[in-house]
Amino acid sequence: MKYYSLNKQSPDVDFKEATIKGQAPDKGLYFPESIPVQEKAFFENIAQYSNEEIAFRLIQPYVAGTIADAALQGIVKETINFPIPLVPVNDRISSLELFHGPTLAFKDVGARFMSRCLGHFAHDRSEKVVVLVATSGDTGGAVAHGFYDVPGVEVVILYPSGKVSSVQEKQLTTLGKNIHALEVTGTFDDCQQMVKQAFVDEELTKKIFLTSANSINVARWLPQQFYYVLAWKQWTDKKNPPVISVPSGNFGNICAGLLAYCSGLPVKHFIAACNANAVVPSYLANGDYQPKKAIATISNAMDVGNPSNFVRILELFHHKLGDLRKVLTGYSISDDETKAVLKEVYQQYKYLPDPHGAVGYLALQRYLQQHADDKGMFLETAHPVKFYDVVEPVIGEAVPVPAAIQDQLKLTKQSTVIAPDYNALKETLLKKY
Ligand SMILES: Cc1ncc(COP(=O)(O)O)c(C=O)c1O
Ligand SMILES: N[C@@H](CCOP(=O)(O)O)C(=O)O
Repeated sequence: MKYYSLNKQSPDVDFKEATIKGQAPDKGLYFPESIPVQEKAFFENIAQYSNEEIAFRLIQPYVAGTIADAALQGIVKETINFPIPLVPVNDRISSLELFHGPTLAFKDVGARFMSRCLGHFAHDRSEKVVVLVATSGDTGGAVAHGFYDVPGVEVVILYPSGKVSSVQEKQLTTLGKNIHALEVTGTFDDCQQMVKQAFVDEELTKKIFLTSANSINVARWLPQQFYYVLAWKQWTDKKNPPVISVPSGNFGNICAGLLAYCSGLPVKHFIAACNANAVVPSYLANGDYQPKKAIATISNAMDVGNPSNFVRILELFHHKLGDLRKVLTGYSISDDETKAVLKEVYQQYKYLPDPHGAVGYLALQRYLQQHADDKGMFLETAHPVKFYDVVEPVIGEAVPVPAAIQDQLKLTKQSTVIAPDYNALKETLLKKY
């Protein structure tokens, strides 16, 4: 499979090159030259395949020729070695729980896959690789965990100061060794912009071998398809495919779901569930695409004003808004609505969503109110404990802390504060590497 740059000014590359580069030299995102379509029988008989077989079959065409099948099977197996259950909340809504990985968020799937692919490719290179990543909360922790203590890899995480939850901050700032946190006195969009600029800075890239671990990197983005198909495996009413509501910020997750749909996955409709950062819901409603400065909300990991991956969604639908609207509807949910629905779901159904999942739940509920015959699922993208500072006052109870992170919460934060200015990042990187 070849990948082209969406800016169309750089040569095509294979999966290995796209993973190593992260972003094309013309600043474009890489995109597969064709979308593999799976046989109808694969989806019809999905129950007969193991999770590893499903994931391998989905990813193999994207990787073919750069990682041998046996090695890829090993990577896939290690990537999804935790449960991804579909849990009924009420008679029309289920929750696809994506928080059973080591850092309690859906990012673990992509980060584990990417770190193993990069490890595989690194065998051929002697240079140290610096993985640069911008985070609004969860990517940073998952990437830190995925690359911790990996020889030859240094990780530099940029996060917006004061705008991630206390648990997320611990996950990205306490590991030490090869993991370094830069606390940017700006927004996630500032962090993302600084990272993207670094990749096209020739002076810097001549001195330091840089790559990205955000979903701009195909090796982080593509495996996010896995759990949509694993959800279908668990969906009981195969005659009536689900509406899938995806809490969305940078739009990598929902874009992976739409990619699986284009490969034949049965889905009735997708919902882009956003908080007050409503660039995409506004575009879907009125056709006017206006990136904005991010607004801080209680579902902080979705505080993105200029979502990187939306351009991939447009490409998937050949830039035809009419076609996209047939498949995708957007909703913007306020913080007050998020708190109210979180409390309601907990009290009524004894199910505790996190604030991002709550946005997904309410957006789905709104859609289902207009579509009486449909049922659906929301992606529960993180464990509620990651946002206990928001959740506990809403439900008036403590959220138990899973054993997996109890020790990490006792560690001391280590970060370097920098201005939201590209030169500050460049100077820091040149001094360090
Ligand atoms: C908990 C949670 N929900 C939703 C999102 C939004 O996902 P995406 O940026 O892929 O749209 C994020 C950020 O990645 C997140 O951490
Ligand atoms: N919400 C994300 C933002 C970065 O998204 P990515 O999928 O492009 O890495 C986060 O939690 O950091």
